[in-house]
Amino acid sequence: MTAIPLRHAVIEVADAKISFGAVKALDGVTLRILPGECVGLVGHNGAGKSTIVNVINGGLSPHQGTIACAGEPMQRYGIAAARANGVRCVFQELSLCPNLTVIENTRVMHRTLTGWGWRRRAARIIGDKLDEIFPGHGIDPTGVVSDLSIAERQMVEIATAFSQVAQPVKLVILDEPTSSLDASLATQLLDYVRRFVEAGGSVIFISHILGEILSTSDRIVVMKDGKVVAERPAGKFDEHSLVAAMGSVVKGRHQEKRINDTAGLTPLLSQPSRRGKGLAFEAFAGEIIGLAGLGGHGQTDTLIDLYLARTGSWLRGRDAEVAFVAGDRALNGVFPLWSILKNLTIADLAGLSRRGLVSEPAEANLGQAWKQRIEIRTQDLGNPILSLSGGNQQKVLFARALATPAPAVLMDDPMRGVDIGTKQEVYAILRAEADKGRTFVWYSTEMDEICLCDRVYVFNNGVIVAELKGDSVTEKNVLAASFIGAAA
Ligand SMILES: Nc1ncnc2c1ncn2[C@@H]1O[C@H](COP(=O)(O)OP(=O)(O)OP(=O)(O)O)[C@@H](O)[C@H]1O
Repeated sequence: MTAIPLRHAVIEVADAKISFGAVKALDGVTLRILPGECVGLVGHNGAGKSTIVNVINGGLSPHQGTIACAGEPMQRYGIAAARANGVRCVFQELSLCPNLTVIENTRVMHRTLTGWGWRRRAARIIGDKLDEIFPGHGIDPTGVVSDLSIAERQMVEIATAFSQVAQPVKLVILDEPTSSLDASLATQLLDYVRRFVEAGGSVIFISHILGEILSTSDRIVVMKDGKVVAERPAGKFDEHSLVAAMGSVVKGRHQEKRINDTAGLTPLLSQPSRRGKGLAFEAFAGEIIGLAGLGGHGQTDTLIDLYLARTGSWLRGRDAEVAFVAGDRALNGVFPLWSILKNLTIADLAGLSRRGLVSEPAEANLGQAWKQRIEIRTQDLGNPILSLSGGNQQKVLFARALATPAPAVLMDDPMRGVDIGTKQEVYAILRAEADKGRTFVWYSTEMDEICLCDRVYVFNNGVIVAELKGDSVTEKNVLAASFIGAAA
């Protein structure tokens, strides 16, 4: 009888516990990652996914528990030990230095890239990896990172993590890697993940998009309130059982769309066709308008133009304003030194003021109401915003916009990192608010969300190439218009 060789786990964390004050972020988590497997990690916002990832990445030391790499117990484990053992991480909050070029950022990640000709070597390493993962990406490695779109930055970060310089890359942790990528870039990444895993590499894949978790993972681990509550081969889960294991309920996706008769009405927001080409943009009261198409084709620019066209409208009173939910949370969304409450209420100080002073009780009431309405997971709204998990920070940005009386809300891919239970709550809030007459203009990289909209403008190369209404808002029609430039 031939002995079956024992496969050591690339990394094994046993019974890890971490608390932040009264919050048990990890409450005895055991996770074992084998070579050649992609492990999907799912759970509600604040379940502890980023915390266990930070333990594996060496950024956080568990207060209790053990870590072993390739079967060897690690006495002292930190960032250097994790890298030496081939662990790489792509963080939810992108970590590139914005003032440096792509090449220089590659050098920051790979310290051994030194000596004569390091720029040339770095350019080749990052360029080759970008070509391998995202063929046709169009990113210039000599460009400065701050000039890249959020999707391009995410692509660079991913390519850097998979690129190999000194030590072999054994385990790559991808925390919400597709959150800023459109459908075609996400497919390229997921295909690459499968190729990497089939070649013997390991991946921990965190996502709130359950379809991609189910299609890409070999095994799925479900976390809830700092614990692992379910763990099975991916084939033994479907979307319903996965959501149930996370502690939520799948609600019907179908929402009544409204086809408004807008003939003779004045649009609330409008914009002529861009650069004199394509269709003009119009949004009427009570509509949910989707902006679709491949990422970076003019959707965010349109939102910004619509926003700027209304600035100064406070002169006409609060009810004329527009609210904006920023897409790049870290760059344009949170005030990092402020509390959760101040971040939530900043957009409606006029509504909370009595005789020129902000009323603290009114501010606290507003905060409590939204905390409950979209389940912001914190013990105290006075805590710093950065003490919240990524998805919970995103909920605060949502609440900030919805808590204003602005008749129009512009949303730049606002559901990044938000868990499925909350998304469903937010979809219902959007529909209820639209029924009351509010207008939403919603850029989303998720097709399911585009399909919830009443009317959709599809973008291609910076201009609107198609308008879809009501039942013609389908994935097939949106894709056809995105790629061919004309609605099916
Ligand atoms: N630095 C910190 N200070 C205080 N609390 C923290 C800190 N980091 C995380 N927490 C808390 O630990 C818990 C777990 O957070 P974690 O970021 O691991 O969740 P997550 O599952 O990654 O959520 P998400 O899906 O929103 O990213 C949350 O309740 C969070 O508020």
